[in-house]
Amino acid sequence: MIGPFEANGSAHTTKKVSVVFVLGGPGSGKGTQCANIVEHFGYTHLSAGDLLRAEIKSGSENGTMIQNMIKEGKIVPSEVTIKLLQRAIEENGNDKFLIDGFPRNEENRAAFEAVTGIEPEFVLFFDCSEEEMERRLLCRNQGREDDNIETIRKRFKVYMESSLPVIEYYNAKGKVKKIDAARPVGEVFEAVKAVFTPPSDKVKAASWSFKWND
Ligand SMILES: Nc1ncnc2c1ncn2[C@@H]1O[C@H](COP(=O)(O)OP(=O)(O)OP(=O)(O)O)[C@@H](O)[C@H]1O
Ligand SMILES: Nc1ccn([C@@H]2O[C@H](COP(=O)(O)O)[C@@H](O)[C@H]2O)c(=O)n1
Repeated sequence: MIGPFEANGSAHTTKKVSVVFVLGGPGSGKGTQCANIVEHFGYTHLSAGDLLRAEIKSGSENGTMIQNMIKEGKIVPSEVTIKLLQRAIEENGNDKFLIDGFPRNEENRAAFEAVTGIEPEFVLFFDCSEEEMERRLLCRNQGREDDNIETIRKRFKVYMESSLPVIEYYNAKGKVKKIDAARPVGEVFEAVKAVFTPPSDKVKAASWSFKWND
């Protein structure tokens, strides 16, 4: 468990939470795999992108600014995104969170750590070629304003220049679990499961299969 977590900038320590950051390029399959992890391992999925899109729809005063940033593939100022993440964590009864698509740059990373005091348990990194990610995004068909070739290319540039250094930062701390995300969804999830399954359960599973084959 990690903490303390200061809820809203005031001096009230609230809940202790365990956080996994889920990172990878646009279209690498973060959201798809998070849905599987939620189902199998009881985490709550918080997608920074989804929270920002919900903020636009809510008619918030930041809505227009966020919409323009997303259309350009740019990264929204950390204070906005962190407030949304904090609120979502606070309002949720769970104590285990997958934070998907965050931190996206050094500013996101440093501000989140300073404001919340939260260090991730580990970082799940979906590694996929740009070619494959582009193919997936162009087929996604969810009506996202940023799933057009012009914005996709901008998002890739931001990913290479601003997000990869954050992954490298955590890698240097030994916190990155890298997954080959270019394979079919089921195969990727097998690799993800191995990361989330406690070592003791892996031993049990191996001995069951041994007995079964006996
Ligand atoms: N392993 C896979 N093989 C083929 N298609 C996939 C795979 N994983 C996800 N997809 C498809 O690729 C598209 C992008 O996946 P997803 O939304 O999970 O990516 P993401 O990393 O969350 O993207 P973004 O960062 O843009 O939100 C979706 O249409 C999804 O169904
Ligand atoms: N930490 C973040 C996360 C996302 N954004 C903006 O939202 C866009 C879509 O994000 P997805 O993870 O859903 O692909 C992204 O391109 C950014 O414009 C952000 O600013 N900060």
